[in-house]
Amino acid sequence: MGLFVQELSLVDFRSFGHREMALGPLTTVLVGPNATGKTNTVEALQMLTAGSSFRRPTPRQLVREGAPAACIGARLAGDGRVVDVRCDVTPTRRQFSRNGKKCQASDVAGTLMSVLFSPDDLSLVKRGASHRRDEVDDFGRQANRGYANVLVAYQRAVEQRNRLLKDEHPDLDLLDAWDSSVALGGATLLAARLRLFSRLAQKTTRVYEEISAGEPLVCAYLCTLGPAVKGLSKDELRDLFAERLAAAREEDLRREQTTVGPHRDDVTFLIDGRDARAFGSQGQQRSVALALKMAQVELCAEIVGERPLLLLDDVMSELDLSRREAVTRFVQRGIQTVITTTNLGYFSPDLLEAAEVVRFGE
Ligand SMILES: Nc1ncnc2c1ncn2[C@@H]1O[C@H](COP(=O)(O)OP(=O)(O)OP(=O)(O)O)[C@@H](O)[C@H]1O
Repeated sequence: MGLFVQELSLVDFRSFGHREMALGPLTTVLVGPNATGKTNTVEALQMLTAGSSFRRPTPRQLVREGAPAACIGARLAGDGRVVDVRCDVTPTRRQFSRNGKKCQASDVAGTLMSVLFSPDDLSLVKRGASHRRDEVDDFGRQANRGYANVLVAYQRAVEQRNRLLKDEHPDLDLLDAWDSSVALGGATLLAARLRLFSRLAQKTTRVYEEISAGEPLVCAYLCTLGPAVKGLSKDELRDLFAERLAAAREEDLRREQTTVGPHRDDVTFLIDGRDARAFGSQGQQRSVALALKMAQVELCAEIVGERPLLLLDDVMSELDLSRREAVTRFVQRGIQTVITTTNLGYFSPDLLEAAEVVRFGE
């Protein structure tokens, strides 16, 4: 079954003084009133598995008010292995370690992959393009260390090019050099992202059809380099990107930013041929978000050969009965899942019987 989180320890993290908890290998339900630390716990689990938090906090925000530092740690166990992951946080920095050895967040990411689904994600379809790009990239970062490096290298190249575009009299030779770097980094990122997206899209379509009793969904990647990118090799992508950068140079100089490239791409969802963002009902949009998350869980198992940790933060109360049932069926396929809720009434007796229930605010 692969690794799972066996124990979690939180010291001066967010609202916690000191809390330790054991998690079940399958479902753990964290139940308690509002503001009792359930989401904080999910955040700690995400940090210790994905190496980052969905709230994108500063280190200071993670340390309990009035405390000098925080420490979170988890014991991951399974298949005869034990891995201790820990993160020490001061108001100015985070330091990860694995089995007692200091390491980077990117070394921690993917030791045990995690997929988080929170109420914010329910509007993934409706929100701006950056949220959908981040969704694919955050997954890629955990799935493959190389993906994280490629993403950072490209982002840096774009930043440098943008800085130069803001100069009063930009050095055009230097701009040529940055164009080459951006084209190369962008082509590498785009090739990796398109590969990942295509697998994710196929699964999302299938899961969506299951949830929605057969409604056809198409997930498409909208590339600012044009629709011709599909099937191109990395070298061809680089050449195409270089051409587009040259063509966009006047415009980029005027707008003082790089207007084409994977940092501007988007993803679209078509239900029965119509854009879910503009035409989908709220229920359809939520089902797409749910399908996208479930697809990530399935894809983790394929890519790394292990099931991920699924974190469901208060989503049950936001879903209607049929979607709750779809989540429950999915969770019961043997995935370690941590679900937060204020109300155990959202769960079937079957699920609760097999689950570890951890109470908050008592
Ligand atoms: N650095 C910090 N120091 C002290 N308290 C903090 C810190 N960061 C967050 N908190 C507190 O943690 C509490 C929120 O906890 P959390 O978001 O985990 O609640 P929750 O149990 O998920 O609630 P809900 O059911 O409403 O989602 C808030 O009261 C917030 O003020």
